[in-house]
Amino acid sequence: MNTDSLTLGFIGYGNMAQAMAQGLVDAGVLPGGRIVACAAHYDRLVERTAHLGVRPMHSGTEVAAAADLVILAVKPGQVAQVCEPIRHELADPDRMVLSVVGGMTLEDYADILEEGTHLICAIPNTPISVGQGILVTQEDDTLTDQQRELFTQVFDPVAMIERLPRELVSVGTTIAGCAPAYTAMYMEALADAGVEHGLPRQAAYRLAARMVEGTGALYLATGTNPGAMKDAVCSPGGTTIKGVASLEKHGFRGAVIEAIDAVERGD
Ligand SMILES: NC(=O)C1=CN([C@@H]2O[C@H](COP(=O)(O)OP(=O)(O)OC[C@H]3O[C@@H](n4cnc5c(N)ncnc54)[C@H](O)[C@@H]3O)[C@@H](O)[C@H]2O)C=CC1
Ligand SMILES: O=C(O)[C@@H]1CCC=N1
Repeated sequence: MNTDSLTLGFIGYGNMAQAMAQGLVDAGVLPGGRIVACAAHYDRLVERTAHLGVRPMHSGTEVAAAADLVILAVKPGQVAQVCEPIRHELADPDRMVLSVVGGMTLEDYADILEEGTHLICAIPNTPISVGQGILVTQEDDTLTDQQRELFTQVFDPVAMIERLPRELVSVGTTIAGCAPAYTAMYMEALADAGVEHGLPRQAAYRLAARMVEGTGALYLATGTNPGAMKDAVCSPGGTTIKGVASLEKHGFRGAVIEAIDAVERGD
């Protein structure tokens, strides 16, 4: 099995599944016609699958029968119910299952899937839709070496795959999977300030977005400590340091750390 013959099936075709399908099709990993999906509302599914040519199916049973790689992409509270009728099909040794369900680890599936099911738990983030995603995966999985290789072939073109031990998956996921929302809030705030000072809204968003993208790219290319990256922008007596001092006065870094803590505590 390789990506040329792989059929991928989504059980649940909401925001996350659509982001993954978009990224994979745009990156040329596989055509929409080799992706199948089911969801709670068939009519809405037909609308959401049309533009990529993803094939809508009526049930998880049909998806499991058609797909070599089945992606569980429903809400955590729905996963046991959707797996129950297809446990046997999911345990087929030629099939692999990827769970992208928030908060679910390999251990959580012990009562949900049959023993021997080839399963990997990973959490993607929404930038996967433009090939710039992250997949935080639990280090231990039950894939064969060949399946693990195939998993990498499929997702490497659209995401950085970060394998973490089970106890660190949660915080890794919070930073990679939840923080796009906080980063979008930061971009929105920067743009609001730009608009306040007369910048057209779209130009302000463009500047904020490219700045976030470029700052991340600079770190990834050089490995420079983020503190040193900050220092490099702050000329003595210059403009940037005034903003740094203001952010510190308003608890910027503390607020970010507290947001991650809140997710981890489950407030
Ligand atoms: N949105 C995000 O950024 C991320 C989401 N996730 C995880 O992905 C999963 C899905 O999240 P979203 O796509 O955001 O939610 P969503 O609400 O947009 O999508 C849920 C999908 O499940 C379908 N569904 C509900 N009951 C079903 C059933 N009985 N059979 C088949 N399909 C059914 C719905 O029709 C819908 O297509 C969650 O577990 C979430 O934790 C993980 C990483 C990031
Ligand atoms: O908020 C959520 O439930 C999901 C999990 C990771 C990102 N979004």
